[in-house]
Amino acid sequence: MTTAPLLEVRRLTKRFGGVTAVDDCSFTVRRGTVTALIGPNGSGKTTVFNLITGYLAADAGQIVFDGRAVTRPDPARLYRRGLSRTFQQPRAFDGLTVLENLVIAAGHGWRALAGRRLGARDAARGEALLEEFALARHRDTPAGELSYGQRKLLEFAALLMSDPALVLLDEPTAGVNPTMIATIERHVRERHASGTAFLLVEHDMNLVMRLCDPVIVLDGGTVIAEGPPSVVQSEPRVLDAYLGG
Ligand SMILES: Nc1ncnc2c1ncn2[C@@H]1O[C@H](COP(=O)(O)OP(=O)(O)OP(=O)(O)O)[C@@H](O)[C@H]1O
Repeated sequence: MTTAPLLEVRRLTKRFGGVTAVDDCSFTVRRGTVTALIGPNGSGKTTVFNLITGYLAADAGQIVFDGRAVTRPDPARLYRRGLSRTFQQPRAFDGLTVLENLVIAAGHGWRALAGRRLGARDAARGEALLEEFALARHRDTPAGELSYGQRKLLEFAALLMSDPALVLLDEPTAGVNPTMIATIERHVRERHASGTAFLLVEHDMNLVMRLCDPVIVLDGGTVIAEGPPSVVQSEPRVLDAYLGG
């Protein structure tokens, strides 16, 4: 297996008017890791996610994914290349059933849906994901009728239709109950065990400390610490950033 990083963020900068949200920010995500991106409110985590996934254009810097520079970041193209993400507020097509959401996510769009021409392979993958995520009994339920936690699971399952190499999870456990947190953690661990890399923005430090290695800490849009959780959490700069020092 190649040792080149799966994702390289090189000297990214993004300004919103007078605010420099991301400031000369560099880090890497290695293959086979569950990497955390943490930092106090407003430190630039979501903006970094939006830059990596092509929802925002950077003012400066470069992103390299899987050995190739991402010259024109575009969410759909990156998805096809194996980079997928979730959102703080889970996104799904509310009027479509749970299975139809997976069909759409497979990348065949409305034509496959309208003509029910889902390939056998995608159909099998969709059914397997419904089982894996305990959504099988909601197969024909409109996504709009799911609970918030179930929507998070559906969003997670849907992005796995593309068989991604790297999954970016934006606050996966925000607003869900402890049982659902454990469920989401289990899915990350299982997918990680089968080779998927993760980059997580997460405010639940207990989860970060037990699930993620390395942990990258942002403050003021730039990386102030990086390393194993036990080391990062005792770094004075990190403590200062969180305590507003
Ligand atoms: N679209 C925007 N327009 C103007 N300013 C923005 C925009 N998006 C983010 N910012 C600013 O950029 C900075 C970084 O915001 P960002 O949301 O990336 O931080 P964050 O670390 O994800 O915060 P949180 O933990 O609260 O979600 C903040 O000062 C924020 O107010």
